[in-house]
Amino acid sequence: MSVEINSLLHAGYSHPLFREWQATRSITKSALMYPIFITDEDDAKAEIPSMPNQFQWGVNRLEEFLGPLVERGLRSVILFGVITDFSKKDSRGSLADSNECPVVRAVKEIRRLFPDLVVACDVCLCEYTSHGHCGILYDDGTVNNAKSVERIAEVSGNYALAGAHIISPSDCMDGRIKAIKSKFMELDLSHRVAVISYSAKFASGFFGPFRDAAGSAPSFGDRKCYQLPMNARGLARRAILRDLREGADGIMVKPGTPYLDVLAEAARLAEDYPIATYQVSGEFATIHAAANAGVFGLKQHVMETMHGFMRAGASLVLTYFTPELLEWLDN
Ligand SMILES: NCc1[nH]cc(CCC(=O)O)c1CC(=O)O
Ligand SMILES: [Zn+2]
Ligand SMILES: [Zn+2]
Repeated sequence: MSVEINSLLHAGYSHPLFREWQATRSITKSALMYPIFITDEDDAKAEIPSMPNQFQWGVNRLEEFLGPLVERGLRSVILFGVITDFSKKDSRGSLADSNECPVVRAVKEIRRLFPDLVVACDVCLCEYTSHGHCGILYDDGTVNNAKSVERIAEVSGNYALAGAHIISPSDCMDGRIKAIKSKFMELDLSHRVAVISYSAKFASGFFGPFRDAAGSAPSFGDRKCYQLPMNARGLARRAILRDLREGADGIMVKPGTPYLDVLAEAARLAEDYPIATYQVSGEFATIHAAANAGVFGLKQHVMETMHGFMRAGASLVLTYFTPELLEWLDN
């Protein structure tokens, strides 16, 4: 018996061009944001053992590093600081926004070198605190939310003054979006600095390689009392709605692939906002390891994850595969 006319799907994707038309959202170069590590050793290009092809870059090497990528169509980066001299870290992360901070110096340098490149700053204290936690702590080791938020807003203001276009707080404290927006009002920056909030950030095992790269692992305990429990779709929804109410300009879900349901939920809850997702260090390292073990081809697999993000509703993807994607998108 022949197939019913209403059952015919194949013709609609029988040509490569027809297949491209099936995408509700295409992957474009504008949708990529490249996370980069800026070290306090100005002339360094230091390997990160757990992250193939990723390096900690000194401020003096940024032209050589980013020039070819900008040439290829890189539109945005997000900066993380690396402090190799642990003796400079203290309980309130004083270094985070001092003029010595590699991120503060890199923002200025990147804005000068590449005026068209959008610069986002991750804001968190864990790269700069002696205890490695993302906020300021009480003596008993629990988080002092009020003090933390005040400090996060202060650091955000200083990154914005240094020239950041986007502030992305990843500390997960309660009420930080409102505090950051208020700080921008006070500094008369609210018209030109956007806040993309790490709203649904889960306490994830996939951050391991990043903590090596940034030297930001907590010296005791874990982040389970501020990052979201991995089973918590409801808390993720509440955090997203909360950040929207507090004035976020965009929402992020992190990690990426294990939380595609949350990403799709974010796209529904915040349908009028840009939605970002972060394909984090552990996802990156896992994909490399599997590709090296012959499980799959790297390009095929990375593209599949990217299409997953786009399908789920992402407008923006933070990924360490950005350099490869810029090349692949040319072919
Ligand atoms: N708060 C710091 C921060 N900002 C981004 C990441 C993870 C990024 C990645 O794994 O690529 C982390 C790690 C953490 O929260 O422990
Ligand atoms: Zn942190
Ligand atoms: Zn962070």
